[in-house]
Amino acid sequence: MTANRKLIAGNWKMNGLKADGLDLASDLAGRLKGAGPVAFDMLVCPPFPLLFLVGEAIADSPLALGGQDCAPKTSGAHTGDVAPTMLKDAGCRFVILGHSERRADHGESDAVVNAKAVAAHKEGLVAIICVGETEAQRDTGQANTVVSGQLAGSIPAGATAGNTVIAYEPVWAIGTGKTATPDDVKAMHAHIRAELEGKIAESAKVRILYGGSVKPNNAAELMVVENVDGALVGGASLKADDFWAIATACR
Ligand SMILES: O=C[C@H](O)COP(=O)(O)O
Repeated sequence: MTANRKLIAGNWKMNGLKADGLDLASDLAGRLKGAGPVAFDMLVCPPFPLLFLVGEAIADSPLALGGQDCAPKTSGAHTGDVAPTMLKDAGCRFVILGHSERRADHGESDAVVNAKAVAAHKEGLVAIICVGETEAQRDTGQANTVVSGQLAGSIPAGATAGNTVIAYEPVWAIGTGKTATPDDVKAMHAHIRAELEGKIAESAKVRILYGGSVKPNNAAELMVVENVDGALVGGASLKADDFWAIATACR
């Protein structure tokens, strides 16, 4: 199987004010521009208020921009929501959907994630659809079943290898410093790859990211695991040196 080009995505979550965000994004954009050919695509997903500013700051670099969520509609009376059209307008090419923090904090179901992905695809955005089990679900042997259900419910009919990325993020590994072992990651990514067959044409080309306490000291061993096509990074994406070290661990 030909390996897919890696995607190293930084999810800043609810972190960063104007000055920090601009510094971080400009630093990464500068490193990417100066690096010549690299083995990865790099993406940053800042909080909504920073999108336009960061988008302008990185516009002449290969660093891509993404949102952390979007509404399932393109406009209208939906106070507090952000439409995929608006993300596109700010220069986004990607949007993270169904992150476990949104599923937990905002009660987002698979059906909601699916509707958001449909709206994102309509605007030409690449949807990064997040799935992953809790610790209790893993401990009781339900990890594969849970992830299969999330994939079945969250991936919309129009998904293609070009407009959809899957991020496997075991909930127990997010922000905890507890990373899944390369063997666990290998087994779950193989399971996800198998589940994508028949759901998405050219399913081998769908990028499957691993997320959950990815750091400079474990990136190299995780990024060589079969069917791992990149990383969705939280905490370590807030420091340019750490995020760059994770990206350059890709071979
Ligand atoms: O979206 C990113 C993930 O939730 C991982 O976060 P983390 O790298 O801080 O564990």
